[in-house]
Amino acid sequence: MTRLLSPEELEQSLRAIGAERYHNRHAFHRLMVDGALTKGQLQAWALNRYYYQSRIPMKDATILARMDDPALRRIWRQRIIDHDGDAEGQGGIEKWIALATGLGIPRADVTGLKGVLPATRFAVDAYVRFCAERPMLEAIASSLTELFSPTAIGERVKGLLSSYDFVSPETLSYFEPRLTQAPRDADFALDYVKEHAKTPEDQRAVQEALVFKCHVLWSMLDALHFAYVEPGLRPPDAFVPEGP
Ligand SMILES: O=C(O)c1cc(C(=O)O)c2c(n1)C(=O)C(=O)c1cc(C(=O)O)[nH]c1-2
Repeated sequence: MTRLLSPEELEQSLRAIGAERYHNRHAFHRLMVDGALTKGQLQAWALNRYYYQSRIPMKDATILARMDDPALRRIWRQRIIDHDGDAEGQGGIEKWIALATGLGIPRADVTGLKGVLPATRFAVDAYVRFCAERPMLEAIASSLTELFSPTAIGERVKGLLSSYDFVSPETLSYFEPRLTQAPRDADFALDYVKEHAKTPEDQRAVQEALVFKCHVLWSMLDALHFAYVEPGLRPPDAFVPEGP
């Protein structure tokens, strides 16, 4: 029998999970920040990551649909607004499209999900399903990877701007607002799980939800690495980069 952790111990255990498993430790991320990827590999990343972006508001809507407290819904709905905007041309999804088109992929190919890897879809769809099917505590806990995203985003933006002459600050404008949105969202989710995980079993479930989500993000980079770095085995229908 594991004992009940204090809220601070629970937080420490969650931070330790991310320190070991977050996707900024993946080889593909390291190659990106070290300036070692080709333009085609960056395009593949942007295109595949668009699938994640496009599904995030859908997963947040499944969580919202199960919240019976209006105060909680008011907080959670902000996540959907951040991604969708309040009007056409606004919001994070539009900014991600700008990132992908800024790297040279036609808009219709991005929004049409042309050439997204099957494994990207499987990983992202598993995340959406997890949030729809598991208890709300676990669904909220699975968003806690955002505790670690500012570090990854900081490294990524710095690396992309310093090492790739075809990447401009405007192309990367998606990331600026995330540096305030992610900590706001993660702090809320962290307080929520610290307050609502009241038994050792709940706490274990929260930890496992975070491990699961780290695996989702890791699998997405595994898929990119396998198809576009080494061994470079692209599945049928996958995006084909131009040039070397
Ligand atoms: O760039 C990143 O490394 C990164 C990571 C994550 C994350 O840790 O899940 C998110 C995002 N970005 C992001 O932009 C985003 O909107 C987002 C939403 C969520 C979520 O689980 O609800 N994670 C993330």
